[in-house]
Amino acid sequence: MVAVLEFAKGHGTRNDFVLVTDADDARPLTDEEVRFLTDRRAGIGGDGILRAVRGRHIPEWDGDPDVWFMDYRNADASIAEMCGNGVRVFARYLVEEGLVPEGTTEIPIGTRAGLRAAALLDDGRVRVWMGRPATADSGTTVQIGDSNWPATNVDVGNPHAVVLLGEGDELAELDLTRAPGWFPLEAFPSGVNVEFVDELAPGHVRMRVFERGVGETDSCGTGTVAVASAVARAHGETDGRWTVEVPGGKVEVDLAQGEAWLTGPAEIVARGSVRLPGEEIDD
Ligand SMILES: N[C@@H](CCC[C@H](N)C(=O)O)C(=O)O
Repeated sequence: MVAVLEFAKGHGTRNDFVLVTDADDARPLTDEEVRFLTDRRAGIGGDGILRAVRGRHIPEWDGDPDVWFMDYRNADASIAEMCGNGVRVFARYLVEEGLVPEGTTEIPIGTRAGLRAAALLDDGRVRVWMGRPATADSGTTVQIGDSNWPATNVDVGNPHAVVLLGEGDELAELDLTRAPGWFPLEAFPSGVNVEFVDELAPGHVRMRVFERGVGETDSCGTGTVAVASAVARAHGETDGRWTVEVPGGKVEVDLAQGEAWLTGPAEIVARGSVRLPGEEIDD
């Protein structure tokens, strides 16, 4: 029996994660353990958990069995298909833990949204190929209290509803202490991440996000890609670079010919060991 779990703590623009390695999927985490690890008072604290598992052990994965798979869980223990900040931090973790050969700068990573490719840049940031975001023709209505807005539905592997704010809307004033509502409900049967956006200048936006399974976070990487895609669509554009400011910093999103890349910081800030609830201490 494993008595203590070795972990690392990392973040990308203050979207933070507890990271653990379990190459052979020998010690899956229960929902209770995920909630304990992400608890900011009783546990370690994080918006999510990133578990490094070899692809062969993931039933949904039919790609390279040796690939490192990012087994992502939200803080409430729900599974999400993809995490854009997480995948950058995961790449940094694989390098720092020596889980990829020394000198590696291009890392394929398995996710439930498919294969992603992370490149470690000389300036310390990580750039990730984020697939082909899909914006829907008809959007959703998003609601906070008595206010509602039309939203653009964007699939970045995980679901997003993006609200482009207008005159009279104050991004900083929005109450994101509770989940925004949306309708029709059937638009997102498994829940949705909701982004609110201010356009500051062409190619430059600021956003806040309420993440499914977490709450308001300081950043959401897939959310930044969803926002760039929605803003591009609103202007009839397809290709270009968007600087996206989030409460935790800023990232860059590149869109070209239907594909997206996300570039931003990724840091491992701590390592340690933790006793999981109910585990005995070994001598
Ligand atoms: N923070 C992430 C997104 C994490 C998953 C999301 N909460 C969901 O349930 O889809 C990111 O950086 O993309």
